[in-house]
Amino acid sequence: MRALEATELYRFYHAGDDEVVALRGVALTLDTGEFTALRGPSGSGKSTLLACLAGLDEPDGGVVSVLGERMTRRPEPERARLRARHFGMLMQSGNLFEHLTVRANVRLQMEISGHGRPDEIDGLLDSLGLGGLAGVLPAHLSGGEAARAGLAVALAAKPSILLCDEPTAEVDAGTEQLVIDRLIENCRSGAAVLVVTHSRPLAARADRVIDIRDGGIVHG
Ligand SMILES: Nc1ncnc2c1ncn2[C@@H]1O[C@H](COP(=O)(O)OP(=O)(O)OP(=O)(O)O)[C@@H](O)[C@H]1O
Repeated sequence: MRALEATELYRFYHAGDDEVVALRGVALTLDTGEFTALRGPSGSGKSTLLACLAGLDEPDGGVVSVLGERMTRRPEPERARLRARHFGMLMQSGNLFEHLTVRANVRLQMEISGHGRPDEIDGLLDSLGLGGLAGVLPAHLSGGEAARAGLAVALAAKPSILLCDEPTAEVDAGTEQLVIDRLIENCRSGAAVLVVTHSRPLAARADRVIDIRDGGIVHG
């Protein structure tokens, strides 16, 4: 089933007289059960694309549809409703409430979304190699641990569409395999997963690899 469809996405930024074309006519589909990797050099438009797909940013042209409903050119409260109902997101930062422990961050997400049960939290954290860190505040986590804790929060709501920006940066090879296994498990249980990554092991296990350069898809 088609979970997400984006057609002809354009996004321009203006800095003084200069115009940056961050996205130039990107078309992309994500299907339920599909694990897609998105690769591209720094500045190629990956974060901009993720933000437009999730309705966090409004593209200057093109349309994003989520499970048959249009996301683009709708008021922010409606986009927020669609986002809360369908998306889990791991962004490069800002995924955790700093005053809450890892466990409390995950529990809060479960409460907000109405998905998941508190007795599932330990299993979820264990599956991401965070078993011993449930009671820790985000300020005491390493970069890789914070990314996995953010992923646990994203997974807690059992989203239909999971968008992740670099979930395996700063982790060792063993932990990376744990994260990849968890992402694939999430796909097999019915989510569409898009992962921005520079990791070869992750791209090697994706169903599909898409490359973006200068705001345009060059392969995929
Ligand atoms: N708020 C902004 N104002 C102006 N230009 C921006 C803004 N955000 C992004 N850009 C520019 O848009 C282009 C795409 O940026 P984007 O952050 O999407 O790339 P990226 O592939 O995610 O990069 P990275 O891998 O370094 O995070 C870059 O040229 C960037 O400088």
